[in-house]
Amino acid sequence: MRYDVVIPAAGQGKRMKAGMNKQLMELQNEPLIVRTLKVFENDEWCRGIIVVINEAERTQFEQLFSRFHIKKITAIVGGGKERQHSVYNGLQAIKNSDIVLIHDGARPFVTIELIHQLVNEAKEHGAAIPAVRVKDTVKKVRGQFVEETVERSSLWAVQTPQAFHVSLALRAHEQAQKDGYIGTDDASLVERIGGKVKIVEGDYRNIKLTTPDDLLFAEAILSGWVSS
Ligand SMILES: Nc1ccn([C@@H]2O[C@H](COP(=O)(O)OP(=O)(O)OP(=O)(O)O)[C@@H](O)[C@H]2O)c(=O)n1
Ligand SMILES: C[C@](O)(CO)[C@H](O)COP(=O)(O)O
Repeated sequence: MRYDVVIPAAGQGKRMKAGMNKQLMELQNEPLIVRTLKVFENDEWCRGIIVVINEAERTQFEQLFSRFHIKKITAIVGGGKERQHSVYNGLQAIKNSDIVLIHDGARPFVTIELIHQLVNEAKEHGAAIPAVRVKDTVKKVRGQFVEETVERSSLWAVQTPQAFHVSLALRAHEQAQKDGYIGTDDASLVERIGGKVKIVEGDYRNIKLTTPDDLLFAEAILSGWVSS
């Protein structure tokens, strides 16, 4: 089963407070974006990688891809203001593929096993996303007071990669673009045009490196201190 992957990496990483694009930071001597790309580089199902970057950082990214011998990259595309705009630009570069995965450049710990489950489910259902059960109690808050306690048994925290039939992902993004709608993930765009999205059990280690404390957890994973 073959797929293409779009990897948005054009964010600023403001919450990481590193003074640079967090994806260029090194984790145990390897840049974060390279770790993410290598998972797909080493997956025989992956046909091509489309990376979305900030044009101002193009040279830095291109040098890394060449230094670390990432060979499956088929396009390096300029990003947009929001993640969703960057993904939209990346989707335009797909050619002759049935299935597309959309994966955050800042999630280096995704496994090939999870990717293959998602591809299989997307093939069958049109869309499939990884998610883990929410462990904390979640409350809806207005101002500084609780409005309600949300029923936890139906709550899942969603990750990437999110897998889609290419035509469905394109249709969902086109419609959102037309409506001026911004969602926080790609599946939400499919949901709003009536598409069914299959949930696949994700992995608590498949974190997005967002804030400085995530770097500690990343170090623990890389040091083998966090088992599945
Ligand atoms: N305009 C944007 C914004 C985000 N992303 C990418 O989308 C992924 C998930 O976004 P997030 O973790 O929020 O990254 P940033 O937007 O960089 O973080 P922040 O909001 O802290 O600035 C990242 O790989 C990021 O580079 C992107 O390609 N284009
Ligand atoms: C797409 C995502 O990673 C799913 O959890 C997440 O919604 C991205 O959110 P961000 O605010 O752009 O980091």
